[in-house]
Amino acid sequence: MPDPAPAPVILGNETGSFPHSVLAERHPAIIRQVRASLPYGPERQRALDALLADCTEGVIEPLPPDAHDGDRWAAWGLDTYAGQSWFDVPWLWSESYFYRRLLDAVGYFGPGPEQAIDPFRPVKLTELDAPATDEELAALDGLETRPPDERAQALLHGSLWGNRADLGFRLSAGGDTPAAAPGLVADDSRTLWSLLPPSGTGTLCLVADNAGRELVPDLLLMAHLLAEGRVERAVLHVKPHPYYVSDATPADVLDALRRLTAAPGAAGAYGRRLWAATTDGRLTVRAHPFSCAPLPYAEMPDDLRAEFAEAALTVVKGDLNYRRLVGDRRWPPTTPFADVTGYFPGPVAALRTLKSDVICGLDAGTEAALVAAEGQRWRTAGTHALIQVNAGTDGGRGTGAGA
Ligand SMILES: O=P(O)(O)OC[C@H]1O[C@](O)(CO)[C@@H](O)[C@@H]1O
Repeated sequence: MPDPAPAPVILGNETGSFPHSVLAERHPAIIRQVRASLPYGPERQRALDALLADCTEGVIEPLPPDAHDGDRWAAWGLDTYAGQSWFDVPWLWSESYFYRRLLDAVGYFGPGPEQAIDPFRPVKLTELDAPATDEELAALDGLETRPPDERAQALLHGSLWGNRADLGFRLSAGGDTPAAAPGLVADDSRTLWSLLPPSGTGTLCLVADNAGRELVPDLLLMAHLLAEGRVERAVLHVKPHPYYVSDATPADVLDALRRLTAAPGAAGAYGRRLWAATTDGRLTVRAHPFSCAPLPYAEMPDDLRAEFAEAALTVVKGDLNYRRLVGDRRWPPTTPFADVTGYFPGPVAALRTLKSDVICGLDAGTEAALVAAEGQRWRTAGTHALIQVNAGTDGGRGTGAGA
């Protein structure tokens, strides 16, 4: 694949832009939400005050000298960016470092009583326990009588649109999940299914995004692929620690599995199959440190590269992972997806609802129609979605649904 000339990296310093609003408004709102979620003591409150002042008006401060991951962050660019405004460095980097600092402020890395307490757990659990989750799980009963291909496509779309249920996103979308617009801006699902044939012996890697109502349909999709014999093994990549409010951690996977196994009907059966797959090793959970890195996947370390290289397919979920997959840059929207993901070591699919400016792989007509209807709002509104696949070869690419 030809490497496209790199487009400018997205920064957060343009007043009125979406990235600027995340740094200037969403991050303070997240600090308020964290304060309201758990009764942090005076020391933690002071640390949160300091972070609030720092991330809105100050400069990027280094980590404490004894930080367990100081070397890692130095390698990830902290030495370069310390002392600069949060708004003037790559937006992806700035956002990621915000969550690292937030965890410090609430004592997550300890020692102390708050060690390993997820500041976002209350909101994650509220969502997982919501009646809407019951309704989604009950809908599985109706799917059981459908032909396997139809069920597969429904579960794929469940996983895709589950990405709307992102708690950080809803914070600034006014509290409601945005309504879905019908149709996808790109749909390579036919290619995706061609990489997961019914008698598959390979491994699926699924790079998860959010916990709760996104992770549940991700798990259902994996359960289906394992049960139908499209893959022999599945590896679920989650974040090693709380991140971007609702991103899934290993603890969230256990919560989701318990939620599923406790459900009535088909959902409970899916849960029990997943439980069995976990205990016999067909489904494993990984929490690689790079999953919380402030960097694009093009810079992934060798061990992770080797894992993805061996997979029959790596499915990358959500908006943030998309930004990391294609690079958080101002690509012309028609830049081919295969070109910007040509570095990826194996077949890769993105399932994403559009919640930030970056986009590639659109055909010119689709872009023109979106702009004519909405200006640039379609990029960030969370109402459009895509399925893009780089099969790793020029052959076998296709468009349209069909499991
Ligand atoms: O949960 P998702 O789909 O990764 O979306 C989170 C999104 O929230 C934002 O970080 C803004 O805070 C988006 O830019 C980001 O990509």
